[in-house]
Amino acid sequence: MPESIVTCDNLVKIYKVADLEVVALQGLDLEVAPGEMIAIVGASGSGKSTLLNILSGLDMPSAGGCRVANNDLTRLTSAQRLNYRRYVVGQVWQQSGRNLLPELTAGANVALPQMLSGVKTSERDKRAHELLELVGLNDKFNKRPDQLSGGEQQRCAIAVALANSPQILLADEPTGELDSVTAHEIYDLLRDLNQRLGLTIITVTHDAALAANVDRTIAIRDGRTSTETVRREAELEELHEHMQEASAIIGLSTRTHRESVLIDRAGRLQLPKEAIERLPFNGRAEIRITDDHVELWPLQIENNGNNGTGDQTQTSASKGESH
Ligand SMILES: Nc1ncnc2c1ncn2[C@@H]1O[C@H](COP(=O)(O)OP(=O)(O)OP(=O)(O)O)[C@@H](O)[C@H]1O
Repeated sequence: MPESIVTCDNLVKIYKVADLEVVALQGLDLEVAPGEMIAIVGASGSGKSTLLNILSGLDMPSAGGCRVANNDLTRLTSAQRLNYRRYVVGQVWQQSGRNLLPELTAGANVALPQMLSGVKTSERDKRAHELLELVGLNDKFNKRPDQLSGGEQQRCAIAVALANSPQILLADEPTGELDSVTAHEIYDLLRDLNQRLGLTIITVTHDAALAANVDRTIAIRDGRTSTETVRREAELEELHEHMQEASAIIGLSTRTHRESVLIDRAGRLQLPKEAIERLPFNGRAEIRITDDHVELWPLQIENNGNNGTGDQTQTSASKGESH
């Protein structure tokens, strides 16, 4: 695996509000490979935007490590931080008003970050045309944001974010204000840019359906990474090719749900929701350790009226395995 472009190690962010401390991230670990497209999902308040704000250089972690494209985000000077924000990361927000200046045309919006970087007028106009074409807005160069649809505004925002050729695109709920068809079109565009440009993309979304088309979905819970879904429904035949990989496998009769899960430093593993819903884990499981993998079997407890202390017999044939 290539060296990670993003590494968060035990990342902590504490906001101080008056006398209160809000722990937004509490020991989050994350690795992203160059060229990967990942989605961060999680309930409201779980820390998704906090993570993105740190990765974008807008906010500083309170503790832990955070490196992005060889930049140690805990140690940047303000000049280095400005350069980082200008050239290493591009950012797209949910609200169009945060992405685009309303009085400028689409072309001028895309040219603006280049102007701030000292690019010549002729060059920046040429690049603005190229980028607007790349995002499917070649005929909108002279339109102002209020003359564009919501989806077109987000396409334009993506072009603005790419203006200075960043290595990473960070998108915080980029489709949060769009209908579902347009939202899928924006995710298709992001996927296309990811593949054509080799761009690393980290998006935040509430919508699991949108997250299905990315390489990896990372769920955050209470400021920590809880599960990582590499691929959701894999055919059983495909599964055998991947038996050596470190992943949790939940066997079903014809189809298989395959998901990577994190095991923390204390050895704790959190099972995916699907596993708990589909198999009768009932609070206890049997672990079988073999030479090259670990199996996790539900224990079905026979209740002999001696709840909690009676004989426990495994009667289920349902299985889960961890390799
Ligand atoms: N600037 C801030 N000052 C104080 N507390 C903050 C600040 N920003 C975020 N928080 C708190 O940190 C926690 C995580 O917030 P964050 O916005 O990262 O969550 P989120 O997962 O992005 O939520 P949502 O999906 O609603 O946007 C929340 O409890 C939030 O109230």
